[in-house]
Amino acid sequence: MDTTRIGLDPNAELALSPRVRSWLRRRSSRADDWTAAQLAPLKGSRTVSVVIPARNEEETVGQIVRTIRTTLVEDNPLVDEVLVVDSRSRDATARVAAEAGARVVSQDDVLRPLPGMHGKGEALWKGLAATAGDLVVFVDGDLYDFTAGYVIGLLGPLLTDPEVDYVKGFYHRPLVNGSHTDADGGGRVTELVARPLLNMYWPDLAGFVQPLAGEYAGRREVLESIPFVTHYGVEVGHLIDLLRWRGLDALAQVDLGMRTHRHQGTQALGRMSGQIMLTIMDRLDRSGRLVAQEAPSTLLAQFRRAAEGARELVVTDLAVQERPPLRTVRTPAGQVPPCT
Ligand SMILES: O=c1ccn([C@@H]2O[C@H](COP(=O)(O)OP(=O)(O)O)[C@@H](O)[C@H]2O)c(=O)[nH]1
Ligand SMILES: O=C(O)[C@@H](COP(=O)(O)O)O[C@H]1O[C@H](CO)[C@@H](O)[C@H](O)[C@H]1O
Repeated sequence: MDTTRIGLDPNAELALSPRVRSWLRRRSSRADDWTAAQLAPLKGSRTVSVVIPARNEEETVGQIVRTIRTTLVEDNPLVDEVLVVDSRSRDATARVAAEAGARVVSQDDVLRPLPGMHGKGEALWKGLAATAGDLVVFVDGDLYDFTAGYVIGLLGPLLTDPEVDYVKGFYHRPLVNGSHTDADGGGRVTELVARPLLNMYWPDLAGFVQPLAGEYAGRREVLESIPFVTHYGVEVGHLIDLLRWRGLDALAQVDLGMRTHRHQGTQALGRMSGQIMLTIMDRLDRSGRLVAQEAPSTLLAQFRRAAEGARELVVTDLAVQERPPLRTVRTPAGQVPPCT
């Protein structure tokens, strides 16, 4: 990739270590560095699964599935299975996804003997469990301008470089609010919470343009060997755990162009931020870098406008749990041990 597209100003030398600057040059690429026709033959005997976590995404999930099936299953055999994980939707997500050609599972039906956990991280872990591809691509179900290039770009490094285990997408992220668009206003939790904390405590990850990107891919044997934090801690948990276990050079990023998606409101992002902070503090604690007399509270008090200008106190328990590496759950026969 021409990393001059990531212009490094002179101060970059201060914020980015030589290791990260070198990584940026060697491990950043662009989706159009490859085509599906070029990558399909490189699969060999390997298979590819796309997992789409979807909670109430009836508006967008169908187009995403159709795009993948048409371009990457029918026209080019790059993708072998498309799974939508219905994450307790209350709309027609499951029907829309199935009509578009996806296999659909309900998050709570996968690995049923296990008690259910919650949120996006749970949906992704269950999607990993319910698929078989040697390479797994995760794509959010709320994207408005998804293209097959997202999947092609994420698979490029995995199919051409055996040293790469995990690839994150990056993109320009406009914040679309009705008729107003802020060209780079998206990724609010990334810019306000994740990026500052990752720069402080894991500077080796400072080169990731979109550390919370919801589009990423990895090798199954690696994905089944790392925990999946539930709710919205999953992405930041992956990056921190993979950096520690596989090292920076096993990670890569691909420019996917532009990403617009359904935005959540500020208070929802406040809860997401809390889950990401709890995940980061947990990783700091595990590495002995956070000496806390007591565990942080997981309760978040927020104040919501109520009738007649009053305010309503809303308390949410942000506690995240964690699914263990999938390979530790399955017996050699591939079964799930009875719930102990
Ligand atoms: O409990 C959940 C929460 C989210 N999602 C899905 O995960 C993706 C990203 O979630 P969301 O859009 O809420 O996050 P954002 O993109 O706003 O950060 C979307 O496809 C959601 O439908 C899910 O499957 N289960
Ligand atoms: O990057 C972000 O700040 C958040 C919110 O994005 P917006 O401010 O709504 O564009 O979105 C991401 O974060 C989530 C938590 O990691 C991921 O699960 C989402 O896929 C990703 O869109």
